[in-house]
Amino acid sequence: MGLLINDPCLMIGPIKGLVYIIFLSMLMYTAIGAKVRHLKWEVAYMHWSPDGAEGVVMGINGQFPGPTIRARAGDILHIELTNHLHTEGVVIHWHGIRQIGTPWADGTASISQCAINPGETFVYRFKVDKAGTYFYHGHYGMQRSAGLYGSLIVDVAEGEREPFHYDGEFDLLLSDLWHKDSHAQEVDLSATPMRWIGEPQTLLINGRGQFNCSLAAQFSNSSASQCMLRGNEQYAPQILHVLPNKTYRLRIASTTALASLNLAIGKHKMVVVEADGNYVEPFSVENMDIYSGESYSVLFTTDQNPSNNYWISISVRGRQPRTPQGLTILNYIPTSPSTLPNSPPPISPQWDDYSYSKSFSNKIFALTGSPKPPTTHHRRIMLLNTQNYIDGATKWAINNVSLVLPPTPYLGSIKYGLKNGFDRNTPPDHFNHSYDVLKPAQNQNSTYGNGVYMLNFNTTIDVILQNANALATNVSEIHPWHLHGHDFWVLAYGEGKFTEKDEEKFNLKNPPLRNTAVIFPFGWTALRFVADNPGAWAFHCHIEPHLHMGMGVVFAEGIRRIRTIPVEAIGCGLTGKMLMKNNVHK
Ligand SMILES: O=C1O[C@H]([C@@H](O)CO)C(O)=C1O
Repeated sequence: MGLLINDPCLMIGPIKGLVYIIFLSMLMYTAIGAKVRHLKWEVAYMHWSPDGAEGVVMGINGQFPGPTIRARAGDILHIELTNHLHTEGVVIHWHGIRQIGTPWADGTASISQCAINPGETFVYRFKVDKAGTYFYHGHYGMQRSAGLYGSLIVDVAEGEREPFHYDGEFDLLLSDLWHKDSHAQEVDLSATPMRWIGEPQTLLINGRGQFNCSLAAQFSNSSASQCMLRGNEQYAPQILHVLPNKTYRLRIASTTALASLNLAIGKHKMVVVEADGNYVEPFSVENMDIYSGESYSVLFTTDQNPSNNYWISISVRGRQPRTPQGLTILNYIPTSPSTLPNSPPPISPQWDDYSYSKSFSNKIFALTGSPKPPTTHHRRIMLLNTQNYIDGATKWAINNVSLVLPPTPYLGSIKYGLKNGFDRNTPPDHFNHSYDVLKPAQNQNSTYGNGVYMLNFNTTIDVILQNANALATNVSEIHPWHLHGHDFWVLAYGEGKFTEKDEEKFNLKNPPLRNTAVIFPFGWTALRFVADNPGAWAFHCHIEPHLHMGMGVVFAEGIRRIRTIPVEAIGCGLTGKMLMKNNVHK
């Protein structure tokens, strides 16, 4: 097994005597509390009714969403993933896990590994070194839209405590569902002219939503009929049962393909305490925005009338909503769980009230005592996000390069110096100063590229994500950008075009550490991170159709420091050929 090459157990073979004993005792010491958790997963398409209309989803071990992983900080996850899709490769990305020392386990097809072929098994083995709320999802084509996702919860290490108290907790994994299958969506998005996928049919909470009926029909003036559910249907909501006068933690993660969401619990306030696996200075809200790729923990107290139940709702933000609210029920024990709340579901802020969204993002600060950013940067990369045409097809481009992925994973091409692995025209660090971000581009054409930025190891990188007008006049969209392999500090959000003077607005005192940050329409977002994790890391818009249309780049750093890449990860494309040749010559 290639992965075992990197296992310390094999490396101690020649070590004898005292050194061996010291090593063993170190191993035992680190093993206290920390575990290797072995999981065997099979990915397959299956019939399912996430919203009452039967379709096909990607399931894991017959479950949709996939099984929730629960581990402790410091544990090793050892996941044997077998591809039971009939004719399609697969990979899984562990979203928010930095993969320190295991860049081949990041689960990004063409970037960190080859897609796993039908019938093959790949072992993902990596450490979950930081407590927090995470999730996992497919990272090949539009497999997230196909339903390949699940929750990944990392508790604090044995003997450690969270900086807040709660009596119980629930996971809410949020997603969106289309009735058109993901392959048809890919074809539509790549067509000339492009056919946009439109808004989702249904919002799902833990893989459950309602399309043909509504839980809150009696409160709405739509024609939807009241759902008559026994509770065992695949689309029946997962009800949250709580006791009065307790504090609960909600772990919320959004793996939507498109939708930005607003979440509320009727009549209850929420205190935000964690964002993307990092503690934040607690703050209280009535509802919160959550973008694709983000995760949060909130605390709420069951201090309302216990003879009622309450709504938990999610609604579309940032795009004109054409999808009904997603709903589930907070059930106060001993009230019957089938008692519907006696008032309507929470009303979401107006979809385009961006000042409301900004005020939420601007309330997020790192908890006192969190790591602070370096005060200066070595390199600043300005990334202009534009919507463009290439040969008549609509694309997204970054500094006028629309990302296409090569058949050989970058990690292997760079490690083995394979010149033809991808195009080496590094995209520019800047865009034209005179570009007017408030208007449609004068030249709307763009070009394809492999989008790799080579970063010097251990340097501090600033990224300024610059939003712009899309192809249509007066349109600029929200884009949540997700970085693999690192957390970054979110230094500032701003309006219009970033200028050097905006640096004065950077928060270097207590910026939040995150792995996903949004750019607001016609605005910019400033991020800082240290390129200290050897690997090839995707950095992209987490809206899946936008990534499919080219909205991403790759950051590569310190790859020469990686001792061995497991052969299973790179047995395709040019690295596959290289490995074959090496074998033949032996
Ligand atoms: O990428 C996108 O394309 C459409 C629209 O801009 C063109 O149809 C849309 O809403 C997107 O987010």
